[in-house]
Amino acid sequence: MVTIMQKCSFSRATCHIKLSNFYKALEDAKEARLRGEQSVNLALIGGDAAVNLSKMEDACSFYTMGLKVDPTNTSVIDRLQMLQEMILPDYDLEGGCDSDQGYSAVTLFNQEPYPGDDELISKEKQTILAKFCLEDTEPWKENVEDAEKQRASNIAMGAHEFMVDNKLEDALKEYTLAVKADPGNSILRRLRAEVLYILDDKYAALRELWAVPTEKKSLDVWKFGGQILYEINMPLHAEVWLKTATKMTGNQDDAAKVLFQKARTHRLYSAMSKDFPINIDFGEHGRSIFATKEIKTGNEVFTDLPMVMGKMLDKETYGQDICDNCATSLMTPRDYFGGRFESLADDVKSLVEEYWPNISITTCDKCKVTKYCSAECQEDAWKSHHEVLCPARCEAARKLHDISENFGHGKNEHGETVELWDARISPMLLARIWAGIVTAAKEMMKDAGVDKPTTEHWLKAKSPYKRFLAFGVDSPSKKYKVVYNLIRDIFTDCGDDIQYNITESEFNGRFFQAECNFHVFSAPVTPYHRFKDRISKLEGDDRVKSNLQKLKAEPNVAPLCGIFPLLHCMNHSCYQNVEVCGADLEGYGGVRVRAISNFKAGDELYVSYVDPAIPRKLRRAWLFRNYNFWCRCTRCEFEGDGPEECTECKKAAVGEKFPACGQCHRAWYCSVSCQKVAWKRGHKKICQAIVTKDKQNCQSNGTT
Ligand SMILES: C[S@@+](CC[C@H](N)C(=O)[O-])C[C@H]1O[C@@H](n2cnc3c(N)ncnc32)[C@H](O)[C@@H]1O
Repeated sequence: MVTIMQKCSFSRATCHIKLSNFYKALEDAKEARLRGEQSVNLALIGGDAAVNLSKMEDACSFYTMGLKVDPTNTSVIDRLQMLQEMILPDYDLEGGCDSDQGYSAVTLFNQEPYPGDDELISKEKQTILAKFCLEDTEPWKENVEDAEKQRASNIAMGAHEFMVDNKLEDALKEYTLAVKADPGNSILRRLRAEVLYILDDKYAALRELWAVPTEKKSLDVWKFGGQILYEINMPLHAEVWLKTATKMTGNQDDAAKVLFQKARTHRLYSAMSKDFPINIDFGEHGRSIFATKEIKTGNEVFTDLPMVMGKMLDKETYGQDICDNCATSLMTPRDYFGGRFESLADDVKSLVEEYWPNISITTCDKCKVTKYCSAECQEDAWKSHHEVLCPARCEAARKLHDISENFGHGKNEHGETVELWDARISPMLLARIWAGIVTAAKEMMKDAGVDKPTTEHWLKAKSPYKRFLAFGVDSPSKKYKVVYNLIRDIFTDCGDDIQYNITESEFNGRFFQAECNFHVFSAPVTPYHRFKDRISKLEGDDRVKSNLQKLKAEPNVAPLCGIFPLLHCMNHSCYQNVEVCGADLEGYGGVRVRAISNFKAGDELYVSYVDPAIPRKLRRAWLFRNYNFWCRCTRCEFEGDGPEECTECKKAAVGEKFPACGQCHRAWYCSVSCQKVAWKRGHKKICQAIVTKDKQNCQSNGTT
């Protein structure tokens, strides 16, 4: 019987490769190998599929397996030679990037359950039982006579022949007979499920797999069942089945791990993205955002509100006030005009006083420092974080607030004023993560009528932050010791006799989460803009018009940083295709993501984590240092590092350096022919983008 199974995966892999369906072909080839098959044909199929997917390590391992089976096979030898030629220049190109070899996003994600999953799983089970009539198949029965087993096996052989001839209905009939003859055979169940699946009856396929008792389910059954459960939108069970499959292979099966993460991504993000033309899926860079339909340049793709936010520690704009709850700008005429305000001509001044929007700024009653745009915002902020972080509540909170206001400066343990925090994000953003956790736990505690949050309350309160990837190399709790101690002290007493012990490792983890996932944004519409809008409508008034000329300068808008529930899934490309703009979303500061390219369904959305104008080498090193990946985007592919190497063929310059592309000056070629090849392959696209951007920058800088 095992032979039939192998044949099936193998023949499926052959079909997939013929149809250029390389991902599936590779999966099937891996499956066949996992079940013990070793053959030259399998090596060629798996290896070729992997090459087409640029998965060089996989290709190498398949071809090497082929060589072990038949060391004289010329097809295998040729393929290995070809692979070497492909890999070596690649490694050279990636000089200094050795540690990235074998990067696989799935290793960054675990399969730990979320708090409350048990309850959700049992609810989902009820839906499955009610909806899919799981008992509607041949009941499982094991004590079958040997003769019947043999008969079933013979029927299955015939069914397999029908499969090979693509006579699926006939194959189904035969497998149904085989299952009837030997209903306690999980392989037959699996094969019948497969035909049903191909015939697009996923529910019936699931029934067949569900009928196999837990202890009899093979890796293949768990995996295939997990895939079906994911496809019919039962993500929690999909996770359970795929987790079991992963365990059975000692965490070696990448296909099961990827499917698990796809199921998890679906359950965590599908509700959030449903109102937008996007889908969050698990791709080669982990969770990623894809367009679900055509989107034209300039159109809005989605909007997002921050889960937590803080100010960027940017000296130029820091003085500007924003509402600490909704991020609305509280810019007053004095903020805008600065010292000039008092000396403005009387008519300008009166114009400003008359038309500048009247914001009723309120200040926290306790600390008298933190500002809000309304009493409602003051109340919301108190409930969500300020009750714990109010500078008036404790010495540690006041000191943390002061460090943030002083751009990271404060007193060290010896009483000297030094820079205690040099990260770009405010330490308040970090503190707000714990404030959010504590507030949520307290709420659950109160709802449950107990006087301390239970472990489950804490786990649930933390779970919204579990999804953020964290990466970092040093130890922030040591580097920012004073800030760490202050934050730890604040939460040692969270009020209501509740303590939260922030360990160094939690501090470091949250710091890295914030650094890896924050996005900069700002309130796009300030009181200044509303003021300008108002006076622009006062047509025909000469006094107004002439005075307007004096108000030309756009204000610097205070940049904020936030961690966003959807936006954090957006991956990086130096050739970004969306832009992220600050937005006023029904009174709250958030972001609006706009297309800057045309999208078709399935295209991935990218933003740039780094200014693409900086040289390629620097960008890539920076991304590696901060985000743990070497960028391989289109722009990095068609831009070079300098005239010492041909950007296209990678030849090193001996003596005279290579000339640069005359337009963008970001690529260097050893010959006209290399330049032509590169132009056609993709340099044209990025060259035009670089030149256009440079022109725009020159115009906005007033240079030529
Ligand atoms: C803000 S997160 C983006 C969402 C991420 N994919 C996830 O699943 O959470 C940043 C992380 O995504 C991954 N990433 C983003 N862009 C990438 C790229 N171009 N190549 C490889 N990994 C990338 C890196 O692991 C990086 O640290």
